Amino acid sequence: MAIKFGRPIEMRDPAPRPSAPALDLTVRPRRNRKTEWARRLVRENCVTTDDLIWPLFVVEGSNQRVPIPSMPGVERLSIDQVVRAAERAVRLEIPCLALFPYTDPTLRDEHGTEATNAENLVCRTVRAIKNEFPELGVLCDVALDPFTSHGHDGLIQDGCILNDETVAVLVRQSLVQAEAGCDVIAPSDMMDGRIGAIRAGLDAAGFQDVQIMAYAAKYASAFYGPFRDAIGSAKALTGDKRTYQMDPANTDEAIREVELDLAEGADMVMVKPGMPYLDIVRRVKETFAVPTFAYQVSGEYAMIAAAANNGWLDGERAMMESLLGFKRAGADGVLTYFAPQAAEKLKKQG
Ligand SMILES: NCc1[nH]cc(CCC(=O)O)c1CC(=O)O
Ligand SMILES: [Mg+2]
Repeated sequence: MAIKFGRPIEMRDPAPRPSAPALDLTVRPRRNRKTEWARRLVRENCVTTDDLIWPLFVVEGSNQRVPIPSMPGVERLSIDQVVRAAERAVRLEIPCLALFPYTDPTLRDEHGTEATNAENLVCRTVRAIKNEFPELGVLCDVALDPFTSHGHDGLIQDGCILNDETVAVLVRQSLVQAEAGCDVIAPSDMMDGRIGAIRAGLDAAGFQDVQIMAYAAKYASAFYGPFRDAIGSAKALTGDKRTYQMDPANTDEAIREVELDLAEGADMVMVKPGMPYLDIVRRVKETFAVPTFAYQVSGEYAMIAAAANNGWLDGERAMMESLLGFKRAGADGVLTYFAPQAAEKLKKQG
């Protein structure tokens, strides 16, 4: 029996047993928890490396690893370092990476023009990964926020985020990413109708096999804060995203959003954030029985990492317990910044 924290209480030196009348219990649930082998035998859920998608932040340059203060342990990587991370993912058997660019501020404009540049940082990163590790899955986020001077996911006019005009740009962004070799297009923008438009655009260009993972139920959340630091949109962002991301108070609306994205051709759907929205994960999985993912977002990572760094939590156990929570809620997989640490731990356990 592996005992990590000293001898179990049951095995300590016998102390005089306090006396009490025996309860007349037929059912004693503790019997199944008595030993490690029995706990293993009755265990209902597990996390495996197959469940993990590893999000990475990319920055221009070479040999760059730039720490992100609000995400302790996470760095922005230049392309050569992303390729090293890809190598680590392959070694750990993590199925898929997700890429997010830190766009040089001089390349950001009101229209997010750089998003559709076939030579942008994300497209060059996809080619570099695919060149060395063609068997590793690569997912690209589709939205304009890393590329706009105002930090919003879409085009703005008179303070309004334009829906249909934004969708036209997102289709072109998806096409340059697919051309670069991206396997999974993951629209995170929450414009209406973008899944159908992107599916049609991909198909017309011969990319029938490129998958779409829709950020279908994405909430206007405070937990994205550290991510916005990481991609450099936090300072730029004017206002909030509540006219396109969902109200955290809603759950029926999530079902309608997922239904639409599936009807428009999504192969997989995602709920985001993760831990505060496990009820949504469960409802989506039970309602649609399709591949359902959760995003354990930057703020969720930051909470656990910061508490662990302060010695307030056992970081490894909190990490694994949080990932298990997603599986228990019905998720098929999790986008998580813990992916490499979790995969290392799972590999050690064998
Ligand atoms: N559309 C961009 C996008 N894609 C993923 C995240 C958040 C991921 C995280 O917090 O880890 C965001 C932030 C936002 O919508 O503002
Ligand atoms: Mg929608």
